[in-house]
Amino acid sequence: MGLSTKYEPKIVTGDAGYVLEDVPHLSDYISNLPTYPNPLQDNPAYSVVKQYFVNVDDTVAQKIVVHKTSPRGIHLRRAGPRQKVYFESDEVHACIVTCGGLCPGLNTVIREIVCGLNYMYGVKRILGIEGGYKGFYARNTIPLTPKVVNDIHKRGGTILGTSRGGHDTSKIVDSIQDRGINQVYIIGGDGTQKGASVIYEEIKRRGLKVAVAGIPKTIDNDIPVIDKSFGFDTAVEEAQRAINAAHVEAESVENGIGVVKLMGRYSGFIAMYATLASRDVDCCLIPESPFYLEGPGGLFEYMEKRLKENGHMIIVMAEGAGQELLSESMHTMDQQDASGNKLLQDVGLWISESIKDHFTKKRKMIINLKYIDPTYMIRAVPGNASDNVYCTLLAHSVVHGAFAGYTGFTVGPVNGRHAYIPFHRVTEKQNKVVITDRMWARLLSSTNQPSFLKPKDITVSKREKEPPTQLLDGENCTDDRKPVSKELVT
Ligand SMILES: Nc1ncnc2c1ncn2[C@@H]1O[C@H](COP(=O)(O)OP(=O)(O)O)[C@@H](O)[C@H]1O
Ligand SMILES: O=P(O)(O)OC[C@H]1O[C@](O)(COP(=O)(O)O)[C@@H](O)[C@@H]1O
Ligand SMILES: [Mg+2]
Repeated sequence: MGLSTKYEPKIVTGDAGYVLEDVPHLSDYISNLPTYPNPLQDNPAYSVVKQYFVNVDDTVAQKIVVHKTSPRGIHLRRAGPRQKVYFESDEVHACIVTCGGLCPGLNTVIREIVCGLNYMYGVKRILGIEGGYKGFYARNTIPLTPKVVNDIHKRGGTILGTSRGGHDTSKIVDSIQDRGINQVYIIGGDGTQKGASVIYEEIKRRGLKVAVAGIPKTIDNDIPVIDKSFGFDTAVEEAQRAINAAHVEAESVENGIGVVKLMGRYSGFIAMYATLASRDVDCCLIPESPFYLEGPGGLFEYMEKRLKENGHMIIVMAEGAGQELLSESMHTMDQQDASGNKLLQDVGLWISESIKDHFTKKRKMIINLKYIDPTYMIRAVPGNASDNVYCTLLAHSVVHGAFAGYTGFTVGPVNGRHAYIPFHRVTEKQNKVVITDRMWARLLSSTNQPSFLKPKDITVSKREKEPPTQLLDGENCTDDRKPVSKELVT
């Protein structure tokens, strides 16, 4: 897909166990780069701010719950405007690209990068690359100005278009070089950030003064290190409409069952938060928590109990839940999308058929099942108010970082403060719901659903996966397969 790279972390240590995992800087591979005073110091809007510039030494701790004797963990460079910048306004030729699946707030990020570059740093030349990575060499570009992007935050999707696959590193960097682009803003998920990382490596190899900056996008909230991804709140909010509809339908008929399928390929955050927010959900199924249908402790037994008690029930499931059961019963072949992501089977349809089969044929019960699949509806909407503010902060942070000469980084809030994060930290693993954390316990206690775990599994999983005392800072996993323990709210 791309040129192979070997990433070397940039670690700075200090007194009292201080460890900074820094992001690369243009001056790491280009010597004698001139610096300039930050134009923001003459900006009337910002002149009232007492301490506007971030101190060069400011860092953000990734671990905030620590014990007397525990290590302090890794720090990341704090995002924000620097006194000295490495680009002159007239010199900058920026581009923006959006890749991967849609997510509420994409247009807001584009808008705010354009406006941030223009209003804060006086940049006039900004190009939108159409249709994702392949747009660098196979599609048109759109000149972006504050006027062009003025209203786009009110629309879902991305005005630039997006795509999967088509990442050809050499062709992309050739296009960047040929067009004289020197700031590249790349908005996308885990796949996109991997792509951005190889673009950065190739640019460094060619010795170009080009800042490569990522803005993490994932509706599934599966990107680690950052507190949460933009668009997630909007998606959870939008999912309420589908759950409400399912509830109204189910309540109105005899033994009404509502099945709602939400996005969440490998991580069930949307389903978990939508369930917790709704209070109408009786069972939430996510990829991280294997379940089974038949027999004692299984889904069907629980459903029959709920129907007897309540006359109706609602199941919310993430699209990635129960995929192993599905492939067992349907003997399907693994298929992939253009980016190499596994294509999932429709678990909502499968479970709906299995439920109907069990209750009507085997249990001879009358049931009324309605399957609601709002998956694309929850990500095609514009960002809500809080996501829009969040997108603005992300966009400003990334622009400040590129102007300060940082490169090969992505940006996001870490324990409430925006930080610059090396690409490999957000691509080396996935953020997943940890079913031995308190948040999942809250969910189980709110729905009353079975955990589908046998006491033996719980003991083994506690012994194997958890540290002796719970220090939740994403340090309990080392690769893609093991989950990062992260609670959005504690
Ligand atoms: N390992 C990788 N190296 C280079 N490019 C990648 C890699 N993985 C994905 N990409 C590219 O990133 C883009 C988006 O990836 P995809 O997985 O579809 O979405 P997302 O970024 O939202 O996870 C695609 O154009 C894809 O070709
Ligand atoms: O847009 P597609 O190709 O239909 O893919 C749908 C997938 O995209 C997502 O919305 C997000 O995936 P990415 O963020 O990795 O692009 C998943 O929840 C879903 O499985
Ligand atoms: Mg992805």
